[in-house]
Amino acid sequence: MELLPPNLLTTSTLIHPLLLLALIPIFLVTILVTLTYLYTTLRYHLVLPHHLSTTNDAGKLSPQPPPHIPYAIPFLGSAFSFLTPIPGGYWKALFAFHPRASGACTLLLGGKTTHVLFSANAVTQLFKSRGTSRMVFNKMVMEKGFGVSKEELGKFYGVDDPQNGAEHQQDVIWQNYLLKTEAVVELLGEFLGALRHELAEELKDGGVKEVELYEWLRRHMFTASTATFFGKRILEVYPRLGEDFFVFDREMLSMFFGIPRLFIPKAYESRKKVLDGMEEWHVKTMEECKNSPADPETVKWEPAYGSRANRARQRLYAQLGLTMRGRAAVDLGFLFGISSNAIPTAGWMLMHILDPKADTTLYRDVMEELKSAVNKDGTLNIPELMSLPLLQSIFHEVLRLYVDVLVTRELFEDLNLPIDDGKTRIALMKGGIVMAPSWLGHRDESLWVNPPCEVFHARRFLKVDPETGKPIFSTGGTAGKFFPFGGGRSICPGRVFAKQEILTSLSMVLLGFEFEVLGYVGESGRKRDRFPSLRNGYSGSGVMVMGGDVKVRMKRMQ
Ligand code: HEM
Repeated sequence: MELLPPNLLTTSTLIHPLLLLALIPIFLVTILVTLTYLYTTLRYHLVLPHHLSTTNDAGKLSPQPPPHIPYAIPFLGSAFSFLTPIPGGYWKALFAFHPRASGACTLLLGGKTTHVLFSANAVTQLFKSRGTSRMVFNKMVMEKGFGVSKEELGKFYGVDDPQNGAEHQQDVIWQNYLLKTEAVVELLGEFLGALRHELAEELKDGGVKEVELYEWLRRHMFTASTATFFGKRILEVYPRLGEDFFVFDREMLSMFFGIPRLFIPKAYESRKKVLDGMEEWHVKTMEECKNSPADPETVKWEPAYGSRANRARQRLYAQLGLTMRGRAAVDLGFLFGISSNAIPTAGWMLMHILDPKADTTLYRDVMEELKSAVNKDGTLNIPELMSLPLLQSIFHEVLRLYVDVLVTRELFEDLNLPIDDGKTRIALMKGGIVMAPSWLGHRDESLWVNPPCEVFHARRFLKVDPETGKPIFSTGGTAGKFFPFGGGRSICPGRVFAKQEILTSLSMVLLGFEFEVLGYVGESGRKRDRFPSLRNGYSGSGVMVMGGDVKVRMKRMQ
């Protein structure tokens, strides 16, 4: 007996196989995802007990690769969840189920197997190891982040000779012109001159003005540090560099993590704009100096190409045959190194020192310290300034709380690293990628207590000297858990200059001007009640930036 009229019967028998056909891929994907999840979960639970073993025999266990965190999507692995824009969001989700006592884990991130270390012992040993390199990471950031083309990258890394390749020559440049004591003194002298010139223009008629504090400081520090390293010419040829750079700076990581242009066209546009401007600077300035920037060995600083470090780099680019576009892209990387961390660090310090809702004795104590580092002729006593305990404590607390770096290394030999209790060890194979995320050590609840790790505490790094009873600055007991500048052979070559640049900028601003805090503003410029929080951004952004600012009324110090 027919239950349906014949016309409906025909339609339903037609729809049925089509629907089935459409469901097949969904069904297959579901099976694949489920099987992948089941397999990776089983694998994880089979190896985890080994890494958590605390028996006396644990030391005799052979080292094993870290437990591989389960995932459901083949190839992509944990990439989607890792790319959360909430600061610290991925780590919070990870440690909701994965025990920290394991000291390490492995993630699949977009086809790349990456070992993540969070044991202080393991991180310390990684930094000591000679068998690691940052080159793979550097290549990736140059190409994806700063827009160096594959061809130019080939020229830069083409010579695969550790003694003569560009990577080695670059290290020599850092050593000679950025790190040596006389280089730091020279660069700081230039920087202070440039910043003094900038600040002398501010309120010279003795008036009062209202500004957003970080935005104001950022503009002045950027101009002074860019002129110091790159010379003044770049800011004449490309006066909007500062504004355009910070738009790019905000977007850099989304390009580095490979998000396609289709989804973030503005990010790629912002990079193109900066590269166009920097290329124009190179074209004009090279023509003016007839392709021969002043010799870095003989000339200290000059307006066209600035510091010895930059001129030595320009010579290297010419020797490698980089095009003007290629030079602009590699220089964008250097500009990023100079500007993206030091300026927000100084910004956070200034904002916390002036914060009227926090420790009200802080501003008074900082000013007292700063005045003790001023010479009779009004100049700053730099060695004295660098050793002020409270100022150093604030500097380190800002680095602890706001630095979010993924210190990444490629292994060119097998490595066995100890986990915290020293009994168990992890085995990492040659060719693997290892990452030490600063967030995990810098916000380790067991180390940073009273007040808890997420709270800014200006005096966290102060101890009382048992002999004198006076406060002294100390980072004791933080090895492997506090590494804002990275570590080992590839540690930040700008770290000595950075500290001096930040502390002197802060001193000049605080000793030169009086500030009255009017309130906090959000990113849109609207008033808000709370101190600016972290702006959303991907993990690994360096010094994280504030999502908002502090509105102040300022006048020259009487
Ligand atoms: C608070 C300020 C700064 C912080 C927190 C910081 C942090 C870092 C970190 C974490 C690295 C990677 C190190 C590693 O992989 O072990 C790095 C690399 C680098 N930094 Fe800094 N940095 C700062 C300021 C500066 C300044 C002011 C300069 C230049 C004057 C600079 C120049 C560089 C360069 C050129 C590299 C790359 C080195 C290479 O690839 O060999 N940094 N920085």
